[in-house]
Amino acid sequence: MAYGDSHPPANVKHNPHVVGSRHLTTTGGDYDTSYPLEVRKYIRTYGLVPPTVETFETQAQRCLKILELKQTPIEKYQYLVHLRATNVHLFYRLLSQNVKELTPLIYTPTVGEACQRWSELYTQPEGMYLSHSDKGNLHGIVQNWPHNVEITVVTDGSRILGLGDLGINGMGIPVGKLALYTACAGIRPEATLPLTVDLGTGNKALREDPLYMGSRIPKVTPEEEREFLDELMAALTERWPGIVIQFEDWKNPFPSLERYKDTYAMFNDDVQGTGAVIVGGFINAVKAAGIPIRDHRAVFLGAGSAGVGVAKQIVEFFMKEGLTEDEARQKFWFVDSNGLVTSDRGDKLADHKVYFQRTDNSGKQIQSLARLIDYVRPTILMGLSTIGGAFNAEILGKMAKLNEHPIIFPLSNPSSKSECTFEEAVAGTNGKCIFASGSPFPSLEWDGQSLTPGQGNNMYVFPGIGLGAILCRSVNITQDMIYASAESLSISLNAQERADGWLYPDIRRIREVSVEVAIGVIRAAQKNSVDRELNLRNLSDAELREYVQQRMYDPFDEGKKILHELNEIVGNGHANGANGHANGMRAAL
Ligand SMILES: NC(=O)C1=CN([C@@H]2O[C@H](COP(=O)(O)OP(=O)(O)OC[C@H]3O[C@@H](n4cnc5c(N)ncnc54)[C@H](OP(=O)(O)O)[C@@H]3O)[C@@H](O)[C@H]2O)C=CC1
Ligand SMILES: CC(=O)C(=O)O
Ligand SMILES: [Mg+2]
Repeated sequence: MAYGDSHPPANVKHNPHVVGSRHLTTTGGDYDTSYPLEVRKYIRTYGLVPPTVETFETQAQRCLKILELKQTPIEKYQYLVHLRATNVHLFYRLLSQNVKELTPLIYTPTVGEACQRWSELYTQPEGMYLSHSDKGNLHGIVQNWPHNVEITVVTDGSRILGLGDLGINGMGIPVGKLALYTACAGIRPEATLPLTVDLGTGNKALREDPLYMGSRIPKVTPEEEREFLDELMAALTERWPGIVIQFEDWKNPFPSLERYKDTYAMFNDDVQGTGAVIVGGFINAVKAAGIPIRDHRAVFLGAGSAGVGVAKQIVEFFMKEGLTEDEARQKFWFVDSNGLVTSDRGDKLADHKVYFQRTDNSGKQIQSLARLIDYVRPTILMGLSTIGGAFNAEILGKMAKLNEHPIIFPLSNPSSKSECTFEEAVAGTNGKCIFASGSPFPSLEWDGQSLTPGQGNNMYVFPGIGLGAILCRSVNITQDMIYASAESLSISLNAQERADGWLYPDIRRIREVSVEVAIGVIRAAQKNSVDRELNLRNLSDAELREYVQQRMYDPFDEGKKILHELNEIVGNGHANGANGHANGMRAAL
């Protein structure tokens, strides 16, 4: 059976509006109430929308009012999904103007609930679903996607945030991450492909849920997964040769990362993006803590892909600061669901944990986090465990007793899985902690001071990593490119943010930050000779910055561009063009 073999497939009609002899490049938003009347006449929406031509400010006022009327975060999420589907540019205008307020609704924490309830709430397709039973036909099926893709985020849904295996209901994550690619790094919306591979699920309740829309089979074997992914990676790059591929929320991300990182422009966001974002904030945190690098000790609750990814990048940072690799590695103590990760624990450690196993515990098996803190006397406490509330008052009190400024990073998502809240961390350390969390928490007053939490979330780096890789047409995404994203992030604080002791820039500046991250990533790609856009090598940093900025999608310009294009057509007298739309419409008026 043929699944599709043309570009684009013959049965998919794009940009259906033909004015005179010209095609308009609209991508959703044909019923935009900001379109002038002339435009509406030419695209034949005149009379189909209320008569007033509105400014963005008026449109935004209405959208925000509607959001206010919605009672729950998930209802707000649903409204925003609807808005994106019906007027994509208005959605991104609204998002870019209200990034702090709206990101928690389209990303963590709300996207977690959306994924948990995906089967129940599903209304429309928003990406591609490829099943294990499609193996052998993936090359044909990817032809069905109607746009030119520059970047995809692919999940198998097996570890969605800290919520476990959600099968294909994890689609909310690629959709949410790619919305951030557009909002934060200016990747055109139609150049993004949310992709969920349906390789079965270990979640029995889902397999038995009558509303579940994925295959009702247990998770395929690692060998079957590898064969499927080999075919998928080839199919994606054959259809879109420059595509950047981000793996997201896989329970075991290491085999695919090892297998594809040197062959494709791919990276794993949870291992590498998280590592980079935490190093970016950590560089600022260790400065604020005022303790020499050599004297830091870190306890990690959680030794999964994110925990190990973060620690490995911190090892790299410590080595750049003068420690040997062994000295750097010795600064970490990991706790997983079986206690302290040691070489003599009696269970077979997963491969990714072996690098950090302790061998100096003299046979002691420390099970509780509180006892481990007494034993290690850490300066740093990181949470990537999915255990909400694990940093309780006792733990936080111990950290405050041991340190003038303990570094406390509860990084698990969504908020319900955060190892502690900002309020708990501040109260538990008497306002002394240096804090960042994976999901956002509100600012608070403490001792007459306003305190703002850092958000240590990979959203500060992955958009810039992808943007940089796309623009320099990188063959691979190297470790140097990932590390460069961390360094660029750490230096992108402005003077006020530094003075206020922030670890991460204000999220409202995320587009500026993504530009700086992209520049760092491009320069690292050039050093590693994996770039293919060789002209960029000759640009100064200022020229490169301008180059990057000019290539970013701006939803405000987009609106103007469409209007300009339409007005040009009108002005050029295409009104009486070959297909006679204008005459027909005028006649109708
Ligand atoms: N802030 C950010 O940007 C990011 C945050 N995250 C968050 O980090 C969390 C972990 O992600 P990831 O590493 O990929 O997930 P994994 O499932 O790979 O790892 C979870 C780890 O937590 C351990 N764990 C589970 N229960 C306990 C317990 N009771 N006590 C101690 N350790 C426990 C697991 O132990 P065991 O190995 O024994 O099973 C495992 O090592 C998620 O909540 C995710 O949302 C992830 C990426 C980015
Ligand atoms: C933020 C993210 O990637 C996660 O929690 O998995
Ligand atoms: Mg993730």
